[in-house]
Amino acid sequence: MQPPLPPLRGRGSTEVGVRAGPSSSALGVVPAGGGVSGAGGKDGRGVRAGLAGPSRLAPSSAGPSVMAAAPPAQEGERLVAVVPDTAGGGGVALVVTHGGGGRVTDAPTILAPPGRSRMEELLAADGGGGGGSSRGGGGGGVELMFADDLEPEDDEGAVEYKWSLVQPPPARFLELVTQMKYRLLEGSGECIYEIGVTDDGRARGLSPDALTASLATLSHMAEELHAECTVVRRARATSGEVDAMVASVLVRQLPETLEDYLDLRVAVAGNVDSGKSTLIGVLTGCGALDNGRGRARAQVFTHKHEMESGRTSSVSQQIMGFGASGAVVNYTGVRSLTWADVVARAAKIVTFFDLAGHEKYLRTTVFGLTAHAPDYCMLVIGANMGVLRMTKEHLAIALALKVPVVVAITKIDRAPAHVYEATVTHIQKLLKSPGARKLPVLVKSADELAMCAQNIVHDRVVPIFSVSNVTGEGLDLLRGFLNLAPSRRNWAEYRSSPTEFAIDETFLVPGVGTVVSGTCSAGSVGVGQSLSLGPDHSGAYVSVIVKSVHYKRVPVRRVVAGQAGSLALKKVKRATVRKGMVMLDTRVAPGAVWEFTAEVLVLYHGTTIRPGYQPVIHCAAVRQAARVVTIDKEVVRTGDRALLRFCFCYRPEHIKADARFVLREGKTKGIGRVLDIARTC
Ligand SMILES: Nc1nc2c(ncn2[C@@H]2O[C@H](COP(=O)(O)OP(=O)(O)OP(=O)(O)O)[C@@H](O)[C@H]2O)c(=O)[nH]1
Repeated sequence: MQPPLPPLRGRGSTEVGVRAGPSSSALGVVPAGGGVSGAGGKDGRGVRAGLAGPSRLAPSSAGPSVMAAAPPAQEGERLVAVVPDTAGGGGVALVVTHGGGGRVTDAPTILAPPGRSRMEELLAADGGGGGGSSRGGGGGGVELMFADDLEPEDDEGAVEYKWSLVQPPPARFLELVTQMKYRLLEGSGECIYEIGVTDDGRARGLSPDALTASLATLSHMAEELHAECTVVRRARATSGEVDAMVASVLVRQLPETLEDYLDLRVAVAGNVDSGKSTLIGVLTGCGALDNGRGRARAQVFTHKHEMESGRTSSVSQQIMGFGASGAVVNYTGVRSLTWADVVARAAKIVTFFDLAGHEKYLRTTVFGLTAHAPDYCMLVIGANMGVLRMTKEHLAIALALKVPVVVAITKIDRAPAHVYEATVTHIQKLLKSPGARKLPVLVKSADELAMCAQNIVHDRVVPIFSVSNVTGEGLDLLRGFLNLAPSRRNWAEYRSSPTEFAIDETFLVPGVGTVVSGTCSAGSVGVGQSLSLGPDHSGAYVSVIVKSVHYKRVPVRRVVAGQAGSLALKKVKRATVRKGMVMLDTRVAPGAVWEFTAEVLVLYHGTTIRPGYQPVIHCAAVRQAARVVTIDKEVVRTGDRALLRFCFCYRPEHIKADARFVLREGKTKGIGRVLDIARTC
């Protein structure tokens, strides 16, 4: 069997938030005896299966090309054999699942030829057959051959390679702690350590004893920084000794104050009735599943008419907390926790924005995608409904705004196999189409989800999860992904900048007065702080004082860059505040823009766009009609790219050069980037 790893910080299991099926390669666990490592191969290393596929994988250099002898199989073990591909010249791997006693239960699966990149292998395994017949996580479906080595280590970012950490001397230990502190800062409180991997990315591996000792050191380093370690993947090393192992470890800092919370924002979009509210209800509830007739979504709705019609019309928020070890803190089994309870128990918080699926609320949905600065857009598709017009609309907007997309195919309990497969094929085709140019990965194992979580921010990868809110199938993989997925921005960099807080909602709270909610995009906002609020209709800003601050409905001293919060303002009338206004550091000279020039790509327009045309501009929390003043071409049609100069119709706004926006008017849609802010006041 695989050499045992020590539980870190008193945890027995190292498999975080993920339960895979018995025959799945969860966390790279292919029984040593069942695999063929060491069974041959010209470099004496044989063939691997279910090995670590960590971040930024380099193409595999080891191209096994010999027949591997499979040892006797036990129930559930997988055997891997590599045979020469006489037609293609490269090797192909055959994977079979053994039912014990020499009985093969799965048909052999042909894997990607060696020498291809990890991503190409995934595509090869996922493509073609509509994603295979295995749904959700587990189930003995397509098995993948993993690339072994990584790209060389990056000095920046939240991933560190360490070949060995066996008993470092005290001075070295202190250096290692400092380095971990840097990596944690880069990852907003989270980082990944690849143990057994050298700086050049070679998965050299360590003996089981050395790995145990290295993990113990890592755990001590984390302790110094009030962080916890969790092994998210273990695998056999491919470039080192026969028994050598590598491990990927998630290091997560335990928040000491509310300012330290890692806040991940996920906007949930998709067609009406695809199961968005239900999925959020199931993920953030007390652990109960849906009944298929709307039970779980009830807790997500905010308005009475939503309860009655079952249709989301406003953007509501729900939170899910992960403990330091990756367990979901919401799941008490008996009652739903208050936000304050979730915040108190969690080390990482995921905020879901439930967007409306119906076309008549598209305005609100676009606002949700632009104003809340989501880290990810979760596109929900009903397996039985397929990819519909609104699915494509929402996908196009997310792609235009450069928000990484995660697909969740729901209702797999309800869809016949061929309908589910048609849905998977359709979304894969759409994602690979020239307009999107993404790499869809149908996630079926913990290894794939870890690889997707580590690559999603910088890569073109789009993970696809298949889930049922009624049976719970596939939900563990989705939770595992959310646990590992990093924040899209390194907010630490913005925390020392002058304060900027964008308002996306205003309220009048009895006994409190005017309250504004929004996102702090730079600096911090604290109780008693004086800020400039504006711009108003004339472009002016007024000085306001913050009376109190709430973060996730919990009173706090301040919110910092990267956090959403609600601020009660002293002596401000609600009528004078609107969505799209900002609150800025009083030392900054605030500006307001009437006219701007932008590069626009027209996604759809019935006829031609000419000067005088007035679409609505959605730019962060700004939403206002703007008139086209000039165009650098005579006419602009669907698919055209042009430089347009806009003038806001009613008031100047706070927008910045380089900001991305969506342009809408009826069925007309376009995307743009502000190049130059022209007339300011
Ligand atoms: N069988 C089954 N039913 C589901 C599943 N997910 C959601 N449903 C049901 O599908 C219906 C629609 O779900 P909602 O969550 O309201 O869909 P929505 O996408 O939020 O719809 P809008 O808010 O109108 O955009 C409800 O009756 C749910 O109970 C699932 O995985 N399996």
